[in-house]
Amino acid sequence: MLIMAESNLTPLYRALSRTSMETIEDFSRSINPPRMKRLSSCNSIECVDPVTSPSAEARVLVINTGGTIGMTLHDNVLAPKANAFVKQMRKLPVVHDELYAQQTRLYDYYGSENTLVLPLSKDNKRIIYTILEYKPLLDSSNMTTDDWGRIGKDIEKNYENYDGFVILHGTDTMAYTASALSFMCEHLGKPIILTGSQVPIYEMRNDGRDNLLGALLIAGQFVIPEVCLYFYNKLYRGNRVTKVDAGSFNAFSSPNLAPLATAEVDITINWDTVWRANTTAKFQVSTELNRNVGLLRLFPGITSATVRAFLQPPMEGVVLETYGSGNAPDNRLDLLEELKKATDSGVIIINCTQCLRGTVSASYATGKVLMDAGLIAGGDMTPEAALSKLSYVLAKKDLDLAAKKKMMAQNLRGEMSADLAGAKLCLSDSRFIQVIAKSLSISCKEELEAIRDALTPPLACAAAKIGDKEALEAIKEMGGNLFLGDYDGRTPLHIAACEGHLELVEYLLNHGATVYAKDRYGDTPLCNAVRFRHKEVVKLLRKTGAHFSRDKLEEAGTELCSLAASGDLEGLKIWSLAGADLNETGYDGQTAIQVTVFDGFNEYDDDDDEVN
Ligand SMILES: NC(=O)C[C@H](N)C(=O)O
Repeated sequence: MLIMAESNLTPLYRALSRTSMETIEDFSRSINPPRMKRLSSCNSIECVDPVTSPSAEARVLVINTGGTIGMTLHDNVLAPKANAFVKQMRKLPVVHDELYAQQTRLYDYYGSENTLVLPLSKDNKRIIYTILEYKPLLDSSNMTTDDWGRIGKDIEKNYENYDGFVILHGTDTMAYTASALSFMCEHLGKPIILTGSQVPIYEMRNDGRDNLLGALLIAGQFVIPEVCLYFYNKLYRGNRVTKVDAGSFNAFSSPNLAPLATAEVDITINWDTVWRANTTAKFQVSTELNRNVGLLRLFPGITSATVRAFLQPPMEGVVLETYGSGNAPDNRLDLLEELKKATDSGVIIINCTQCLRGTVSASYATGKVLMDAGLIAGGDMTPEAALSKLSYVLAKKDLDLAAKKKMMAQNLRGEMSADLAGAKLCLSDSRFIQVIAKSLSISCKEELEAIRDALTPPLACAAAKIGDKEALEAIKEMGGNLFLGDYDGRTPLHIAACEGHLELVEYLLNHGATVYAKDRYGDTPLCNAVRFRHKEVVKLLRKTGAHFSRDKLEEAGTELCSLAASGDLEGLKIWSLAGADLNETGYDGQTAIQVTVFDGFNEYDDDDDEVN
């Protein structure tokens, strides 16, 4: 018997399946939609577990740039080994399920042997990952800004085909690349996770296998729209980390920000900490970077000649690593004069502390003199983040110096802590939560948080259903997240998209909602807006970067043919607006255009419906 999970089906078929599963099985046998090609062409289809059906699959692109994880010994020193990584992965059952790959004809379907599949995850997900290996593979000490640009471009090119991205990278400069990518990736909506190892994956005892596995599981299962770094069971914000240990598996630290996730018995995501683009703008990568930037570390007795030489043209931006909370000698007028001369001539100088933890402030006279010399306080940014931010900001040709300075002082991607004066309402300040907590005899913070997290998603969904923006604002004020899903994984954005509440959809997108959220049926807000034919919502979601998955696009052929057969021009328009291709074939190999034999089809070329 052909086994087909409910979520394999297009919404139309799924609706049918709710009335009769048997009918749908007959139906599915007869339609054999294209998405089923990979499974239906398999000889031993009965062996495929229903929970491993393609609908529970996520796709991750692994970009292998090099690093110790893929190194071997040559002449007694470690260096990257080309064309060996995928072969090694295929031998490790913990990172590749060969049986499933054979049963589902994975290699034929993806047209390459570089696509592998993880064993079934605890949450019944299959993570299918394709490895793109760079030539040459690099020790990360050899990385330059051009390599950051190449990674950025590859992510941009493949953005719509994958749910998440993993970058294999050497640890030595991983914090720099992670920081740079966090700025270069504008309006990011999907996870990008850098990882690597301290011991090559080819060795018996290594940390590469666990690091890769953790990064893949997170990238494939959680919509964390950040550039992150995963190492030694922890997921960090990429622009908050620094390498602190050359000889330990626990090589990275994020001194000023708690991890975004921990992978212990369970993977626990700290959703409150996750940074969101809060935008309706589409993802793009800015690969323009300014190389005339540098790091200068203060030390007792540094000469003004050294400082002067460092600040000479073509230098345009400098991170000055100062003492303690941002201090420098206030009795060294010669030094201060050099700094002032440079800022007066347009060099941007950022004041960052040499301390691992803590922030720059003007609480000492020795700190205030730097402000007076025109330096910009770098808050609690790491020097790696400050340097790559300078490189990114200085390359913005359409901004003048004042705008660039302003941008440097702003928090762009969660790289610096916000001013505490603007902090959100404390959980325990919320009367609503307090009243409920009281009636349940709850008082500790963790229990309050648990109540909030259980109650706010359905409340927010209810508010979204009736288009009540004020209620959503109130939920947000009491510390509730508007991007979490209810028991069915349906987020307020799904509901608002179903109802066609355009203003609410926009509000949600500007307050943390993600267009990539999938409910338990695998549907995104875009699928919902199409189904309920809300054209303006579809346009807005598309503008924000929403797109159908590859599976959905393949399934769409049959749906489009049936719309064409019934002469449903409006239906065809909305599918097309959402990105479906009218040339996609249906179950019988025909396209919607071929099926279409109705008048006025040319009306379809309606300029209003163009999506850019
Ligand atoms: N552990 C490592 O990956 C160190 C190596 N030298 C690199 O950064 O490429």
